[in-house]
Amino acid sequence: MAAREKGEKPHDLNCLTIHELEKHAELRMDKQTRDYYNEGADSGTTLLENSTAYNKYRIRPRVLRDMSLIDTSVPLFGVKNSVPIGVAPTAMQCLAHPDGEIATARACKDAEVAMGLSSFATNTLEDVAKAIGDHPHVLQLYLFEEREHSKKLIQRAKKAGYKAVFLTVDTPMLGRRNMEIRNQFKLPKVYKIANFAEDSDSAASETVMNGASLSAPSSEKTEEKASSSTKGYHDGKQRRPPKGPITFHTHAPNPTLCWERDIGWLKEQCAPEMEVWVKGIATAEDAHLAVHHGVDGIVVSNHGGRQLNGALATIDALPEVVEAVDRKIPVHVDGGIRHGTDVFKALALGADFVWIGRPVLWGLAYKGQEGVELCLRLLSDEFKLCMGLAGTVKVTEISKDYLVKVDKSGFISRL
Ligand SMILES: Cc1cc2nc3c(=O)[nH]c(=O)nc-3n(C[C@H](O)[C@H](O)[C@H](O)COP(=O)(O)O)c2cc1C
Ligand SMILES: CCCCC(=O)C(=O)O
Repeated sequence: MAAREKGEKPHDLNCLTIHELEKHAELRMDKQTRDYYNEGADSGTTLLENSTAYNKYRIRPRVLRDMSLIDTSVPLFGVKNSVPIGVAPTAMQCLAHPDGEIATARACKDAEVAMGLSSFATNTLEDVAKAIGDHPHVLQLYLFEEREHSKKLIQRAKKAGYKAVFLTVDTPMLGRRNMEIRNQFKLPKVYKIANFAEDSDSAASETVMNGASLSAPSSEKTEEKASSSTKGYHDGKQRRPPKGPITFHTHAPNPTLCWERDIGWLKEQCAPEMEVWVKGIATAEDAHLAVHHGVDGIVVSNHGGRQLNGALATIDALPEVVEAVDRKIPVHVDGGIRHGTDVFKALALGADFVWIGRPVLWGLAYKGQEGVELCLRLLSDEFKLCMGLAGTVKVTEISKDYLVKVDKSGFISRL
């Protein structure tokens, strides 16, 4: 596999794995950004286990099947996705690279990979939609207590051609992220939470991450001109921490969200153009409720270990959700996926599709659009290779027959 097939981009010899991508990105991000992107809630148990839990599973490869034509593609929202992998919504991508979500969208279009856009993006949903063109894109939604803001956003997303909203349901309040608190994390004024720029300019308050502990000393709230140090840092050198003032928009996560009142309302707002999915389901009970309330799909997620520390790793929560849903609606999963084999394992355990969060941010920090393309290529190549070596030519062939589980004492069991 050292040589690339004709027409394929050459390897980046400095970066052959997602782990190496993370290392490159670390050198290019300032401390505030690196900590914000990489940390998990509290002591980080769930963050770590999201990745390590994949090691409990081993693959049972089948051989002597013609592997000359492997098709990694899957349908998603009626369109062909080149692999069962999408880019999870992550906030404030301009912190990683000045082009932010636009660079991500272009890379997704190029790779034929779906993109989730965070409500808290630093580019507008319209600009991102233009950059990704016809390829599926979904808007992640925090449903605000002030419904007018959410209504406006939903209308704009419909008009811009978004296929679905992913309502994030694991964030009735923000998880405790201690480095974020210690760094007094703030978005440099040079960037905006673009989808609410109008609303936040008019409302003179700041929303802070992680609660009161972030309220900045009054001297820091003084407006300053954007520092040029936030631009032009893509020269491989570590960027200086951006100076300057910070405004967070005024919408915090919404602790009042509930099944009965909010899902029906959201479905009405989104119909008929956009599907409504829930992102952040981790139990069979909630999976049943999601089906009962008529959502169109589920993302099994613990927000990349950033919300409830001590929650199950998503790959461990996935089987009970898959069983409860019983194929009535699609089940996707995210969290800790860093290898093509992780994608294969998630699919074997019943997921229809996976989403990737931090590795994309690392790609952005490494080389902007090119870095995101590299990230997607590494995972796609690894996934294709895994399919071939495991003896599957179509994604639909991947099943639990291809996995065993290894417990702590080394005991191996079939699934
Ligand atoms: C820096 C960062 C910002 C995030 N922002 C959002 C967000 O705005 N909305 C959301 O629903 N999830 C957000 N997430 C969670 C991701 O959508 C996804 O669930 C998670 O990153 C998957 O785990 P992984 O990073 O291990 O791949 C964020 C994650 C990170 C790391
Ligand atoms: C209010 C949360 C904004 C971004 C987010 O979801 C995250 O940092 O995990």
